[in-house]
Amino acid sequence: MALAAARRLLLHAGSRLGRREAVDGARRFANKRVLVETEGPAGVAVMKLRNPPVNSLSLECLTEFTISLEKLENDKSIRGVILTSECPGIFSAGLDLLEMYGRNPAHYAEYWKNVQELWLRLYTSNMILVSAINGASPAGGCLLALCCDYRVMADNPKYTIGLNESLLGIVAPFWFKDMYVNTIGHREAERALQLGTLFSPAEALKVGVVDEVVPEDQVHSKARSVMTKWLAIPDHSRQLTKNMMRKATADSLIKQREADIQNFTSFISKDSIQKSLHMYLEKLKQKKG
Ligand SMILES: CCCCCCC/C=C/C(=O)SCCNC(=O)CCNC(=O)[C@H](O)C(C)(C)COP(=O)(O)OP(=O)(O)OC[C@H]1O[C@@H](n2cnc3c(N)ncnc32)[C@H](O)[C@@H]1OP(=O)(O)O
Repeated sequence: MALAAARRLLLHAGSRLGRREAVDGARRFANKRVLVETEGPAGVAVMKLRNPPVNSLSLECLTEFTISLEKLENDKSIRGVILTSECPGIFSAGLDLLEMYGRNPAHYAEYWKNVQELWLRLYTSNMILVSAINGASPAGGCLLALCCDYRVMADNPKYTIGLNESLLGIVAPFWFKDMYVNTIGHREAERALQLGTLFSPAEALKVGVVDEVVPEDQVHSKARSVMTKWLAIPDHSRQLTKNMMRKATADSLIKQREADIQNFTSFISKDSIQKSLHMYLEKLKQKKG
């Protein structure tokens, strides 16, 4: 209930902010954790995640992200979105571990519903999505990138990308797995999921997790030039083709959303899983000290 009200408020505030200031032909709207600017080729928005320190996908961040996407989908002048991060060195640390640890089942269910919603909206978007991966991109961060039509990653060996859930003692849901298989093939996905592999940019390129690796200072310009190429394709044929390629994967979640929420809630509530998450969070803390 509270979240629905927040969502309505955000949409309203968003549309006010969204009555955009024109600055040198660029337009922008923002909420706290997501900044959207239109710049570069006509019809393209740049969406920047800004939820420091690591762009973890908290409930609030997911909500704002979904609302921003919804607004862009409804804006007929926007045909493409470049997804990137404003947090230095981090694309996104993935789902917020603190939303999945030490909370109650109702919270887990609400959180998961919002994860599903963002994924469905991103994965089935009619717009062209290009990710400019300018930092670390584990698990849910990788998921965001995998939803895009094209992935450009910065050539910095400190940045890694992949579905590393098994390292946390948790299991990537079937729809994460399906998208991984669609992207890198069954054998590579099977190995990477079991090992929780976090690929360096060069490895990610080799296995096909990303489409291109470029020097860090060229990630955005490359994403723009890729976008220009994709914009040259008629929308209707590209959209129908995208839908044909992705529909089965999206539908398999759509037809069992409620069961997936229940499965997540009971899995994440288990003592053994909570213990694994606790240990992982401790490890992240110790890394600092
Ligand atoms: C049937 C269904 C089963 C369940 C399915 C669940 C699917 C799960 C998907 C996920 O996305 S789980 C999240 C996976 N993410 C990770 O493993 C990333 C963990 N983080 C890191 O590896 C590093 O933080 C980093 C992203 C490489 C950045 O490193 P850096 O050295 O720059 O920062 P840190 O000092 O490590 O972190 C700063 C601060 O942020 C906290 N934090 C990091 N990641 C998360 C996160 N995902 N959620 C919440 N908080 C996170 C970290 O603990 C630090 O906190 P403080 O110590 O400053 O309080």
